[in-house]
Amino acid sequence: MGLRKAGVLGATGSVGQRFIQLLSNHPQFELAVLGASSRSAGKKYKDAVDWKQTSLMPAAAGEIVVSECTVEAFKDCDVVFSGLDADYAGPIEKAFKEAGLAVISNAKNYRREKDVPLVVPTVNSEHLAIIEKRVKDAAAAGQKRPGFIVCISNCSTAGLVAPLRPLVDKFGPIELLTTTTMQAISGAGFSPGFPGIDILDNLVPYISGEEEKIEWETKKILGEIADDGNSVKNLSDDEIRVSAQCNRVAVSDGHTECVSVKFKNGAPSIDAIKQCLRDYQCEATLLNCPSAPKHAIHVLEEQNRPQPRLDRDRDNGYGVSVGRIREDPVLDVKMVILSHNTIIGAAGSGVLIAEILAAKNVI
Ligand SMILES: NC(=O)C1=CN([C@@H]2O[C@H](COP(=O)(O)OP(=O)(O)OC[C@H]3O[C@@H](n4cnc5c(N)ncnc54)[C@H](OP(=O)(O)O)[C@@H]3O)[C@@H](O)[C@H]2O)C=CC1
Ligand SMILES: N[C@@H](CC(=O)OP(=O)(O)O)C(=O)O
Repeated sequence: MGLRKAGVLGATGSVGQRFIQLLSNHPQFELAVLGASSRSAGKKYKDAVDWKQTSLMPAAAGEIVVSECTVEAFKDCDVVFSGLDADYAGPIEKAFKEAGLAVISNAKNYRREKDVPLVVPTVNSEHLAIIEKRVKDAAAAGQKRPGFIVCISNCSTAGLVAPLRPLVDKFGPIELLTTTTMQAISGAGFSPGFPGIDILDNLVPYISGEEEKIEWETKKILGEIADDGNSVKNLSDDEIRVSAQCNRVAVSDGHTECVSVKFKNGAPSIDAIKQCLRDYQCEATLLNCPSAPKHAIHVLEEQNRPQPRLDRDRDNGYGVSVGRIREDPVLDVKMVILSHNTIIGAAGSGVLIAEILAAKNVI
């Protein structure tokens, strides 16, 4: 198959700019359509966007004229990535799905729908089987491929679940979990963007809705596909209790989390935990997806790591760093996790999900 046509909704934003960066010169996808608000539509991308990435804007993308976020503009896309402001994503993504388009979304609007997979591609790509089944069922009935939405998780949740998954697989359920996050300002988006005056020489101990999202989404991502194959069965509150406290800090990219966990079946040794994380290989790596990290998890031994500026780009931002793994005198084990919030926490996850779907001939 030649290059698949990719569209990006919300192309001018924090997540949208990452999509442009990751999809330019991609071996499987070509940037075909870029959409944003009517403030941007009709302008060349380079004139509409306030580019804030540390690499130069890809020249070809800069020449694309931004479209309105309509089905008509995106109808020829094989896959549509959404970095839309959640205030507007709901009806737009629904219309795209109903028109038969494949939508991979960063917005929160459909994450809680039972038949919408909520996927961190290095963690629970098996949940994409819900979409695979729907596509196969339609083909068997002689129908064209149905539209669908796959959601990417909240960015802090993505970093958190990355090491949890292999730990649960090897040592059994985690029953208690606390996380305290220190989140980068790029997570607050670019329109209007987090005010410098509020974050310089400061820390803000509140991010609207974030704690609830981490506490809920973790249970869906670590859940299993229901017996009917059409939905996800979340872990119950009795199976795992999650407590999150979220802070905004003066970091450009990269969310750091201080995490403590208690295992239901007793504490594994620290060495066994490190080995388990080092051995973990995600499906995307095994499928040789072009953006898959060589190591989905990097175990760091230095006392003072991970640090956002030094460690966020491991495996091009698709790898999650875990350091300071040690005994916790209250729960069992504590650690510090660092993940790139707009790569594995957002646009990169979208691209990797699309690569997995391409490997499985869904798109
Ligand atoms: N930043 C992050 O780390 C993460 C963000 N997310 C989620 O991803 C989504 C995008 O976030 P982020 O990139 O930070 O946000 P930004 O505020 O940076 O970007 C929002 C985008 O939405 C577009 N937009 C705004 N209003 C409309 C409208 N009425 N119709 C069409 N397009 C519109 C904007 O276009 P214009 O420039 O023309 O106004 C812009 O492209 C959100 O849902 C967010 O919650 C998820 C995980 C991590
Ligand atoms: N709330 C996250 C980014 C984000 O927008 O997440 P969500 O898509 O879950 O609202 C942050 O501030 O860093």
